[in-house]
Amino acid sequence: MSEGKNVDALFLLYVPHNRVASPRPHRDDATTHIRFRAARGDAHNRRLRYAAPRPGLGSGTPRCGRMERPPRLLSSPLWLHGRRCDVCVSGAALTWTAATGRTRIPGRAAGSHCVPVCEIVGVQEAAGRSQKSEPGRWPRVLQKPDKSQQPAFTVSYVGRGRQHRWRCSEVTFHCADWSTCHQWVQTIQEQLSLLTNRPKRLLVYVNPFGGKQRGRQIYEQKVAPVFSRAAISADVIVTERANHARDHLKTEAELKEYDGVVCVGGDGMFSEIVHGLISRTQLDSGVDQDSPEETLVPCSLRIGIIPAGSTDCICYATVGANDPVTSALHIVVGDCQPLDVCSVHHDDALLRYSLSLLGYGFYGDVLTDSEKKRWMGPARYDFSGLKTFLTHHQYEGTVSYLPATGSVGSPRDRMKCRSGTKGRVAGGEGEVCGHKCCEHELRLSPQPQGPVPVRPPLRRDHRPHPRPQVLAPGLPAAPAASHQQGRPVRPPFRGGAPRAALPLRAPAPRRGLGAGPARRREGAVRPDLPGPPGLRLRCAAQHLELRRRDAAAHLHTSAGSLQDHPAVREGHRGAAGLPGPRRPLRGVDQPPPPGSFSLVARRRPARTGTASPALVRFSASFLAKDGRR
Ligand SMILES: Nc1ncnc2c1ncn2[C@@H]1O[C@H](COP(=O)(O)OP(=O)(O)OP(=O)(O)O)[C@@H](O)[C@H]1O
Repeated sequence: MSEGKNVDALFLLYVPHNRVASPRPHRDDATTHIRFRAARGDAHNRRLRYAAPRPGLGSGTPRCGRMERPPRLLSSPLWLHGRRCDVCVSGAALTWTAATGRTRIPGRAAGSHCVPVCEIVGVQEAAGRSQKSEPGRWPRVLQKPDKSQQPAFTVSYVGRGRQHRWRCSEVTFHCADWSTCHQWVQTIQEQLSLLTNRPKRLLVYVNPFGGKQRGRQIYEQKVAPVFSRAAISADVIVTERANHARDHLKTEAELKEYDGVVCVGGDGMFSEIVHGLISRTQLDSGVDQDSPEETLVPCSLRIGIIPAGSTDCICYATVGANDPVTSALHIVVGDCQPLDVCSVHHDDALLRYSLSLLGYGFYGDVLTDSEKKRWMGPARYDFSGLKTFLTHHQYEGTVSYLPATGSVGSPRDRMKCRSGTKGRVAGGEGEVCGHKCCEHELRLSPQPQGPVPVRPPLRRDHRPHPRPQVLAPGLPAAPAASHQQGRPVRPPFRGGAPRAALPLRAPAPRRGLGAGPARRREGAVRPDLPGPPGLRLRCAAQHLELRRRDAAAHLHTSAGSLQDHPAVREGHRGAAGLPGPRRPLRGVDQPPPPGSFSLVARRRPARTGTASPALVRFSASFLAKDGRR
């Protein structure tokens, strides 16, 4: 998003009703598996009782565990691979058990097998011969059974593979007569028809241009057969230009006829669909999207994502794999995952909606450059990333952040955004937070006056480069640090939580730092420096590191950058000894003496954990009275 470079943006958290395929934990992680499903709706909890994986079972048909047995709808002996087994279907599951204990079904553990009804893709009468399913190739299924052969029906269901991948497994049961076969098919289809969360009709947009330009083949060979087996009808539109899907959704598409929209493409294609769908919903509801004050109306249609792009980030993030068959099966069974959406405004006009990533500066430049190198395929991101990195650009901006105060939220919890600000979506389907210019605002703005300065070329004497002046009002005032016996009391460490500032005194300069001009200047304490005494720099990032680079102090964490933090600039500046390069600094326990500076600094958790992606990177420089650094 290169245009984000020069915007004064407001971010609104918006929980739409769009539902996309949900990630599934790996079956090896039984704890995560259970917790994940227990947090879902009744249908999923029911599935849990049947499909909870047993450790060491590997990927096979889910085994029936502890379960409350619902009444049987149909039960009869049938034949599977020439062996007799007892088959039973209830409102919850289809089970089959080998008639003798010694009977083993090839590829399956011996004994009872169970497929939850909600994971049955479809059932069809079939010719009486075994057919093998392969991902991407669909077995030939006859609509009218060949009466010269034994009557049989085939049940397709979700099979679990490795790395969150699903495959369409199937089992063919042979019956003694056709009436039994019809009865079985009818009963299972009735149960499937009771699953109201499954889509019946879909609008599919295929991008033939994205990724390796295989969108059309991926849909025809891998996705369409799954949809057809699940009796889903699809209207397919192959896009002819960029923004074709967005414009069609916005203006022409008869959305009432569909249960969902499917995009076959990468993240750009998904973004088109999101923009088209959200815009259409707001237009139909008479909501002005350009106004950041407006509460957005959630979309009623679900979005399915079939990966056919270069990176497929959003598919990974929601489904857990970039596999077209897995995505198609998630769509078929009606899985959903509500997502938060950001809207970015500038000068009372909507710029973009964003779901997975909002890039500024470096990201924007990488994306802009990589678009010119599509011929390189997915490797263009690596190339452009390296190229942009080597150009050593600096990006100026001011970030006010949303301090996280509560527990971790979920788009599904229908709670307000964690920032605790106002806003509610009409209809109660979701929540909108209308963050205004207040303490809880996340804001990104360029340097308020003048153009973004260009970093001068490196100088051989390693003297610091002059840095731009940024004054950004509106930063929350720092709370006074509590003291105990003259020492500041540090709040207990809680990962992810915002931290109040504590005074920190810079340590004495290290020995043997050399006598370069920059170092000599840093080592000198200047009591005559301007600024209020006792600066408290407050920031939400809890993992800060203070280091010296080009004779300037840099506070940095894990992501983003902020130069000339206003709290630093407006505060008590000094040039007391700065720590060495990349050396983490802990807070010291004395308020800063006049002429020195105070900074919040936390040791970066090197081994213990990863920093929250919400953290902001601060890069602060300190000016001497005469403007030198
Ligand atoms: N028929 C088309 N011709 C040209 N461009 C198209 C067409 N259809 C869609 N587009 C545009 O192509 C862009 C890239 O598509 P897409 O995101 O699907 O692939 P990708 O960029 O290779 O994958 P990723 O975004 O995952 O890296 C989208 O922004 C979309 O607007």
